[in-house]
Amino acid sequence: MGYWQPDYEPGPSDVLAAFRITPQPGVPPEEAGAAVAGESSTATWTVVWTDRLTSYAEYQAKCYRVDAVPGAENQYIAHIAYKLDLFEEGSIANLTSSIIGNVFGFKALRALRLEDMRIPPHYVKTFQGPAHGIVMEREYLGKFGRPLLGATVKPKLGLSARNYGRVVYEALRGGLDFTKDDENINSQPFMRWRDRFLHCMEAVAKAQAATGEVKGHYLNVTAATMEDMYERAEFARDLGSVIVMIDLTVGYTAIQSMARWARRNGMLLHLHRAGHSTYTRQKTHGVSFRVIAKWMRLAGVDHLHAGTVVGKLEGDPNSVAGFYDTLRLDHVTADPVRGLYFDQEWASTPGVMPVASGGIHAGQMHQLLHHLGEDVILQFGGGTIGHPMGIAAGATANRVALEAMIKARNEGRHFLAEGPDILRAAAKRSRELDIALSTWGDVTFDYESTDTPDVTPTPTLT
Ligand SMILES: O=C(COP(=O)(O)O)[C@H](O)[C@H](O)COP(=O)(O)O
Ligand SMILES: [Mg+2]
Repeated sequence: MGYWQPDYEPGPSDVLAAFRITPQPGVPPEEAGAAVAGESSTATWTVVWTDRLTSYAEYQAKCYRVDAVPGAENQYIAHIAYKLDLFEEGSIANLTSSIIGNVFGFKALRALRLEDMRIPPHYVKTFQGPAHGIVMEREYLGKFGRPLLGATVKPKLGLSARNYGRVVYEALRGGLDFTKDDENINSQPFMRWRDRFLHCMEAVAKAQAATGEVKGHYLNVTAATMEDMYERAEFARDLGSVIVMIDLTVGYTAIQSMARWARRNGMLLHLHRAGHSTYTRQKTHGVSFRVIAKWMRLAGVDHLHAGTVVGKLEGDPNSVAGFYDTLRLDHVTADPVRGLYFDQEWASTPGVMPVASGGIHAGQMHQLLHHLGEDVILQFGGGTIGHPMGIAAGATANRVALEAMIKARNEGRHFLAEGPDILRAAAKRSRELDIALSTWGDVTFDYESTDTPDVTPTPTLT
């Protein structure tokens, strides 16, 4: 049997992958799909006699379906099934070395994109999953019924530890739940990590005392080695932080190690998707972010940046809705409009809190709630720290806008249709919001869709 098996019916425990294939001229799509199935499972470039020493037919991945993409020249979606035995339990490194290990460099393909995967419950259950997840996070924090609010400290680089701590205190006392280190804040000469942690946690303690709420600052423990990361995370824990942060750049194994550490130590784990656009953004080559989101839920993070729809960074509404579904729902139904090629059972794996961050401000609160729902962290960096009346005022503007919108929702009003009126009415009672709306009310970033699925888009979350 070859790697192209159109009669194969995937079993419930098979791992499934949907690849977008752009073959080189003259290469039949079924052959290209079979080549991907081969290289991502058992094959090499020639027949080897040692195949006969294995249950070869079992271990071969099977390309069982190839569909032409409507309206796109020379693009096909190849469906490939992998036997569960091909993968080590609970290892993203092993899963990815197989599925994306060599195939993206194939000469027979002009381009290749991993669009989606179905991870069967049998395999899901071998992963830890989120250290805590959405439900436990809300219980730790005592915050329910609304999105959480955060801000990334700006400028990204250069502040001293004392001034950095001031920003954290002002943003938290003004009404935010969290502040956050930026992806590239680690331990630079202008501010070493220990000093940052001390000043941030002093700010968190003061803001908690001032407001009576649980507050947090995502201390970024990203570092050159696991030993350094553990040392920093332990210091954060010992100072009483509820949360630590890592960047996607640390790699899958380091992420899984930190997720285990976070569960053992009762600490939330925030993941910034630094670097993802290098391989998620192109429509025909790379890995879709919905696959990364799936891997990260398995790996065990509590928070993951997943797009804003309306902010400064790319992401069309349907695809972003697909990312959010992947992170939050227990059962995700295949929905081509959202780029979801397979049903996905999460089998009681806790949900990951999606994080919307990148060029958002209080004037978009109704759109953010409409597109992203309630279990989300809305993070305003420039949209807090850039407020003309100061950082605390920027935070207050965001909190007032959010609470006005939630109250209106509870009264049955519609976010999109009535949002601007609701915000303007709230601004009459809040100078901070009034100034935020007059400063940024008109700031919009038109997104350029680079990830729109191959069907006519329809309206998303209501
Ligand atoms: O610093 C910011 C946002 O700052 P600001 O709020 O000032 O724009 C984050 O790193 C981006 O959110 C990353 O993008 P994503 O969240 O899409 O990964
Ligand atoms: Mg950033």
